[in-house]
Amino acid sequence: MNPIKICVLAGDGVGPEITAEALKTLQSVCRTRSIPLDLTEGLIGGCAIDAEGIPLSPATVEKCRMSGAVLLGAVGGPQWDCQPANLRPEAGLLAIRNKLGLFANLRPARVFPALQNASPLKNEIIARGVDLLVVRELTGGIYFGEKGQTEVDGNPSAYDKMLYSEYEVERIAKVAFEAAQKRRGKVTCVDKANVLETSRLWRRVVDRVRERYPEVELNYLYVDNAAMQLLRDPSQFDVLLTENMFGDILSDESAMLAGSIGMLPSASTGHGTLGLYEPIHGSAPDIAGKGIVNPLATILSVAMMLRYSFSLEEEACAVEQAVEESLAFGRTPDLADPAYPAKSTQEIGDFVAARAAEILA
Ligand SMILES: NC(=O)C1=CN([C@@H]2O[C@H](COP(=O)(O)OP(=O)(O)OC[C@H]3O[C@@H](n4cnc5c(N)ncnc54)[C@H](O)[C@@H]3O)[C@@H](O)[C@H]2O)C=CC1
Ligand SMILES: CC(C)CC(=O)C(=O)O
Ligand SMILES: [Mg+2]
Repeated sequence: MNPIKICVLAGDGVGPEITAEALKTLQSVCRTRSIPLDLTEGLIGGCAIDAEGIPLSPATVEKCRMSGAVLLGAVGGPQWDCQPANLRPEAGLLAIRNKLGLFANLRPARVFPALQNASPLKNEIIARGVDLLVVRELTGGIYFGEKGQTEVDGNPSAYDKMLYSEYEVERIAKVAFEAAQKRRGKVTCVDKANVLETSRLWRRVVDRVRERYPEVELNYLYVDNAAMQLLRDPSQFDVLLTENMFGDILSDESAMLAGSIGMLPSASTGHGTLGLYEPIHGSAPDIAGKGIVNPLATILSVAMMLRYSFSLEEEACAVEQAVEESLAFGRTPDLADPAYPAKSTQEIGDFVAARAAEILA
């Protein structure tokens, strides 16, 4: 079998801790299945600023391009918050997504049965069923528009421009409809079309794309209502299709249906075969270095990598099963429950790596 070639970008804060645990599982799966694994590392974010003066060097981009997939931890931290916009760690993250053409960010949120009581929402709401997929546009919109500081009527001011072209909406809409075909057949497009011109463009394009998928149900929600509906009755959602910033926000909100932001993985893809896999959370500087960060979102991102980049479905399912079983073995503090032992990041990572190998042996 050809080696699977992964570029690891650990990043900042908890990034090195969570990628280390996710790699344990990846290595364990590959060893068990005699899959050659070719790992390379690159710098991104604050650690790249410290080492190279910029958050993303051409060398890191090249390493990613030469790989079959990228595993990313997280970037950012208070020590870099005063940097100019283009020299912040987050600029490195936006740049790698853009340079690799990763316009589609898939963020699934589902509730493992063992976490049925972990959400702060009333159990009866979670019990109705939560299994949704946020399909977030990742390389356009306000995060990528022109930004700057200016003066208006003598007042110091700033602006961020939100721009979308039809082709950007069309390609992400196709991803959402195709995902819905393989799921429960429903797309909810989330926007602010009562106010934003970009949202009205989204609606025109999504309506057009929808004609190719007549069996998929489509509805629209304004983002403020969608944020409320996610807490009122998340069972109504299958695929949530939305622009970059709304998807960023709604996916963090969805994490609390699943019990913790430490549980949500993501996959970013484009037209080619290269994918980038990362947890939806950030670098969590408040808990970095303490051995308490939940590594499961990153491990579940490895499962998505095995499935989408390498078509290793059985291996992906084994990782997901091992993650599920780890919830009975013990929990990091974000999922604290007196019924289960408290475990460190490393203990959870060791358990999942060993259990995934057992399942596959
Ligand atoms: N993809 C990325 O690299 C992202 C980076 N960031 C950056 O991360 C830094 C921190 O941002 P925040 O707004 O605090 O968001 P965050 O997601 O890093 O943390 C939010 C809260 O959730 C907790 N948390 C996050 N992941 C966790 C995990 N796996 N286990 C247990 N608890 C977890 C944190 O301790 C914190 O209390 C900033 O510099 C921000 O720009 C934020 C979001 C995404
Ligand atoms: C840090 C931002 C650039 C991105 C973000 O919050 C995310 O992708 O979840
Ligand atoms: Mg985010």
